[in-house]
Amino acid sequence: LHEKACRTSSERITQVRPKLPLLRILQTAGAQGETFTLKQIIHYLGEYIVLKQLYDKEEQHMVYCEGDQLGDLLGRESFSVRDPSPVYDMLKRNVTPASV
Ligand SMILES: C[C@@H](c1ccc(Cl)cc1)n1cnc(-c2ccccc2)c1-c1c(C(=O)NCCN2CCN(C3CCCCC3)CC2)[nH]c2cc(Cl)ccc12
Repeated sequence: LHEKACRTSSERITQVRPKLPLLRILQTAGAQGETFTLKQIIHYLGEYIVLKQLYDKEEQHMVYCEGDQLGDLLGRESFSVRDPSPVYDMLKRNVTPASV
């Protein structure tokens, strides 16, 4: 997912810098570099969940992350992809704005 879209000076894609524990998770899912758009972070977290098989095969909207770095970051042992709030709360705590 290479989103180095070219922009005029006025438009900027907002990039953020994940803190180290989140960056490690993104790198496990194949992320390169240190700043990302939120869309990229969400993409890599989805890949990470699939890669580590954290979703329930029967109920595929359920993610069981106890004992995983993702669970430590979220402070939860499970969550449903239908309620994104715990994930976005975690992202707010684990990224810093990156002036591009
Ligand atoms: C709407 C979106 C979403 C996006 C953000 C949030 Cl906070 C919740 C929900 N979404 C809907 N289902 C999923 C999902 C479900 C199970 C396993 C992996 C992802 C996702 C998530 C994506 C994603 O980028 N999704 C697009 C393609 N996904 C479809 C689901 N596909 C899987 C479905 C289960 C079987 C394996 C493939 C993977 C590709 N990124 C996420 C990151 C996290 Cl921390 C949590 C969930 C997701």
